Amino acid sequence: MDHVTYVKNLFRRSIEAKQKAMETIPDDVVAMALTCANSLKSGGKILFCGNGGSAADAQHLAAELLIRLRSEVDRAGLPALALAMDSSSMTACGNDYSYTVFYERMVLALGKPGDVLIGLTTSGKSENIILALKAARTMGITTLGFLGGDGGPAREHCDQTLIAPTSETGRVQEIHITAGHAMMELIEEILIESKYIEKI
Ligand SMILES: O=C(CO)[C@@H](O)[C@H](O)[C@H](O)[C@H](O)COP(=O)(O)O
Ligand SMILES: [Zn+2]
Repeated sequence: MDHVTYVKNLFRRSIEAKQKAMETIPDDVVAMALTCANSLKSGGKILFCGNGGSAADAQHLAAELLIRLRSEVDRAGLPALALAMDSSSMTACGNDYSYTVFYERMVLALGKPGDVLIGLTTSGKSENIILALKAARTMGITTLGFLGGDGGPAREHCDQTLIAPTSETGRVQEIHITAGHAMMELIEEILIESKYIEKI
């Protein structure tokens, strides 16, 4: 296959998966945005975790709450934390315990009842994310899963899920970031409407 056709085919699969997602996941995005807005209004915070590209997505979405999302909305920061933020803690945990328990340990140390944990895993199989979701549930933290395929074993550890309708890792991530953008904007809108935050 020539390279240009290869690229066009990737775009086509991305568009087709997003078109399917547009039919299947908006209700889940709205429900998750309400969960996060309610947690923030009650003094909670939003924790994010993922591996590889999903770790980057976790940081991207956390930064949007913590710093700024839309250039036209200037507001105070909202408490949100990507759990892979610190290479010293992560390497110490990998060295002294195991990488698999890193997110679980972060949730146990930093999480509080009423917080929300968002686990992003395209396969739903990543053990470190599953352990973090399980720990969160024992602490009264609401668990949200950004998943793909059939949701994998992570699904049963999530109070709410959104599942990208494809199993192709990159295409799942592309749906996650679009759904994440919609969700972060909606959280902001809900908090503005309820006068919890104001546009500066
Ligand atoms: O970004 C990509 C592929 O697009 C990869 O780095 C990918 O995120 C990594 O293989 C992850 O370890 C996959 O983990 P998960 O999504 O199955 O939990
Ligand atoms: Zn963004």
